Amino acid sequence: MTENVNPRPGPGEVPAEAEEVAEVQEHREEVLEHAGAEEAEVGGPQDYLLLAKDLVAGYVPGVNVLNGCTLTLTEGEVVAIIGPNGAGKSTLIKAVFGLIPIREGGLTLRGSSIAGLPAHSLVERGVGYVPQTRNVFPSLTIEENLQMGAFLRPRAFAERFRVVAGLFPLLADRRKAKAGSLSGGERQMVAMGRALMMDPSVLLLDEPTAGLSPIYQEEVFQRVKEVNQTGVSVVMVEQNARRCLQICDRGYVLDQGRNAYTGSGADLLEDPNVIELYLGTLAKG
Ligand SMILES: Nc1ncnc2c1ncn2[C@@H]1O[C@H](COP(=O)(O)OP(=O)(O)OP(=O)(O)O)[C@@H](O)[C@H]1O
Repeated sequence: MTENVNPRPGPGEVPAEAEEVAEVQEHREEVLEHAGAEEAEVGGPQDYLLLAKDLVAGYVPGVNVLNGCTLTLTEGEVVAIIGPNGAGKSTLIKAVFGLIPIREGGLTLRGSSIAGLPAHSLVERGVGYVPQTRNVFPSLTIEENLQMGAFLRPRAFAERFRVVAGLFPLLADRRKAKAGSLSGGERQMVAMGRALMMDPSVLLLDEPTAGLSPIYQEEVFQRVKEVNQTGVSVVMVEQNARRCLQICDRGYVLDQGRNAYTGSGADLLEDPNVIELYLGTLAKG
């Protein structure tokens, strides 16, 4: 005899899982009521390589997606941004890179304001960004993609190519291959390689493992660590929250455009609230 492990709810009945999801959501709302208390402890712009403080930003006039987010990055760190779908993780990284205007709050790099600067000015100042999608030019070869990454310093191409290919050997081995012919994981290597061509001190990665097989996801995490060991500080938005928290120094849990939790990767992985609200199987939505 078989047992129905997932019985359909009767008329008027709320499915058990929906009830649990609603409970998780209610608990999140309580957490968010107290969110922001830690932000008072954030130091001044001089204390950080990158400081985004109390950012308010959004796409549509009058609608804020970020409702006072704070993020700090110190030299040498890998910082993760995790949280449910629609929490504003990608929006935070786009606001930092000047792709959407900041409505309120401060943004500094090595103590100087970079609020309102366009993306290319940030690249000149040593910030690299890898978007989540459409992050390579598919009709160009790997080499041409990397040349695009070095467009502000074409003379440095050969030297940077050597360094970047040292991190991602695929880029040298297949330099004449069209980026469009590569797998998703390989494209991600091209996209990261391109961002590294300008020798950035800060690398912003938006969901670099999205859509990749587990093996490629692991490879991306390993490469991020290797890139970090060359002296590049990293901020990465990730959907594979557990694995990302394992490799990062610190993490931010965003929810509804606000900081819900902040701590070392190890502490967040052990925090019962973070596990229940953001890492569990019911916590995806
Ligand atoms: N270009 C856009 N125009 C208008 N609204 C947008 C745009 N991009 C994102 N949004 C909205 O902003 C909110 C936050 O989106 P964002 O992409 O930052 O979320 P996220 O935390 O990165 O989640 P996900 O993991 O689903 O990508 C969502 O409600 C989304 O619909």
